[in-house]
Amino acid sequence: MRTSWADAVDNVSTGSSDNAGTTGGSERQSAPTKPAYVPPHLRNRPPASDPPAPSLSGPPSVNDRSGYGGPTSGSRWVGSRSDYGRQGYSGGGGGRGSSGWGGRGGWGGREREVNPFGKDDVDADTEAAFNEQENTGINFDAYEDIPVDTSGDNVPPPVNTFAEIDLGDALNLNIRRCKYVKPTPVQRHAIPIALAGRDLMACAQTGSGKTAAFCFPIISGIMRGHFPQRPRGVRTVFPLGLILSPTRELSIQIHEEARKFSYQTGVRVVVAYGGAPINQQLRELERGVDILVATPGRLVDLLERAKVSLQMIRYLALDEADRMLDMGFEPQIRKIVEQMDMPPRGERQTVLFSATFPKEIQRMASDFLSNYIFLTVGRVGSSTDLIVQRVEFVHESDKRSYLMDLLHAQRANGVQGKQALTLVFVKQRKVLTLWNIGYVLMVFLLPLFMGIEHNSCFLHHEPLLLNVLTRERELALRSFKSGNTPILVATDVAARGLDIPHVAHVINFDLPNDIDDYVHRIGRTGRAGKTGLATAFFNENNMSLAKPLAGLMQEANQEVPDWLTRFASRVSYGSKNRRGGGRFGARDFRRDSSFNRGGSGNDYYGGGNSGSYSGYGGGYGPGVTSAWD
Ligand SMILES: Nc1ncnc2c1ncn2[C@@H]1O[C@H](COP(=O)(O)OP(=O)(O)OP(=O)(O)O)[C@@H](O)[C@H]1O
Repeated sequence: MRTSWADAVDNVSTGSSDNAGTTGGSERQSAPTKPAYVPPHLRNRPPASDPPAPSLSGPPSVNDRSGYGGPTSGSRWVGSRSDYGRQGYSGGGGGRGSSGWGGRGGWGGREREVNPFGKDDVDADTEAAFNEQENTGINFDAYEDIPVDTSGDNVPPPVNTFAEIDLGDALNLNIRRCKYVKPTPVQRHAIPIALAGRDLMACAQTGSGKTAAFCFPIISGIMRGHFPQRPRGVRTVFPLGLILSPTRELSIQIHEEARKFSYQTGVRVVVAYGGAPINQQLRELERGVDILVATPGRLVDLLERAKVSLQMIRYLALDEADRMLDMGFEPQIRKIVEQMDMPPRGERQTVLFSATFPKEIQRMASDFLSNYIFLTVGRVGSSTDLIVQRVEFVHESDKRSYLMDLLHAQRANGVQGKQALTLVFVKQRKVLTLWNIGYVLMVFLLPLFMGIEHNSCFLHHEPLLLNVLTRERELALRSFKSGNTPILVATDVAARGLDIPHVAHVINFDLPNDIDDYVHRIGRTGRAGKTGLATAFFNENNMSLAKPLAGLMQEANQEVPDWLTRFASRVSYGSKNRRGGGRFGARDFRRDSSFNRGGSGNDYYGGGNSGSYSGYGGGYGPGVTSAWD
């Protein structure tokens, strides 16, 4: 069983999930019953024992509703670990059953938590079976050679197994349900760091398990921490954890993953994203929230409407953090993190994750962090083994026919079976111009987009040409994942984070302008130890990418075409790739003296810097590793 965004979409669309209550699943959960009346003088009272022992089956208190807890202390979390070892609720309904201690939201007593594992779930009695089965997608043998680098004070040591980390029984059971037998390298290092309460900036390759690396410590911390009662009487919710991600699709995926990890822990995860009606999301929030997964725009909206307060945020995670701090999102992120009511750095714990971390973004991100640890973890196995990268010189006018040839050859060669999926990246501008539909992801459109007749050899269903709106993105991805439509044409909205199993081939029909975007795009294949192929169409419009692309391929032991090497040597370095310093930010910018001096930081692609990097192919200085090694 593999967890995936697309699975999540399946669940959403079939109503089998409670997915933040946007589906039939939540409708099934409850004919909402009125909470029992509790006299005001009793409302803030903790259950009989304070703090209560982990209640594995008892009915939750009425106070266990977000936003309706006790009076706010106006202060920060308490952070006690006195209930260390708390177990999750195993009764299948009320979560932790530890209601009242902190009144932090979470699962209300009358709501039934839908099993996010569906029919694949097992009960505790069959746990042992998991010992026999592992998530075979990960190439564990490659772990020993993973290059890792950390910097910062007193870095907690890594672990080798989940058993070494006491995450709590309920979370451990969910890890087994996910069939995660061993932590991935980024998990081995990042989880102990986060559990030690440290801030973290983590750079690890695509598909390496970063989602769990930031979710586990947050869930575990909320399971075990003691938090002040949350304010009552207002329709504002007070989450303890906040996970920000750049796209609706990624937020949905993180939410689905987090729901699996938090199943029966009592920790309730809710998602809020733009492009969907806010009312349903508000209803879900009002049912209680411990961890809010959100896109920045929708969160700002919720904050401005005073539907959400960040006053009690204890844990903040930014996924795709470099994207979140890029020009597009930075103002919103600053508003959320610095200008609303979130506790300041040092009082909250902040973790940032991405596969790429340009130095200028690192420097900006350091505003949000306190005495943080910088972690880079190389890829699982060698990149040559996992993603074969090819670059073809294709004139703009030849691209369509070239693509069709490629797809036909692929089919003729039998490379693309039902489960082998191909993701084609195009420029958003082109999509918008052609279809004027104001969204950035298409499916079913390939033949028309490419100027040919509908071709049933790879499109088996009626095209949804007139009906592909933002909300249909979920449908498109579901169809793609199922293999019914094994080719997905997408823009950069699909470049980051999406975990779609069986993507065997990524085609950059239009290359991005930024090498980091290329890294994220091709990272949709070759995930979790699987192999993949990435083909790029390069022409005179992509000259600014010649140097970084050649460098990246060389680093990854790929065959670099001579013509690309020639272009790379001609191009003025770093012209459009404005992100300075370091291969995908694989080096802590604090080590770079030019940054410490307040200098601009030389562009690594632009000829190297004063740090211990050398030029392309020159490798790193001693002790310095890359997330792309
Ligand atoms: N310990 C583990 N054992 C087995 N599989 C795992 C483990 N941790 C994560 N996975 C699986 O690996 C896949 C990739 O994980 P994830 O989506 O978190 O990667 P990522 O590092 O966030 O990638 P990206 O940089 O593209 O966002 C998922 O299918 C996930 O279920």
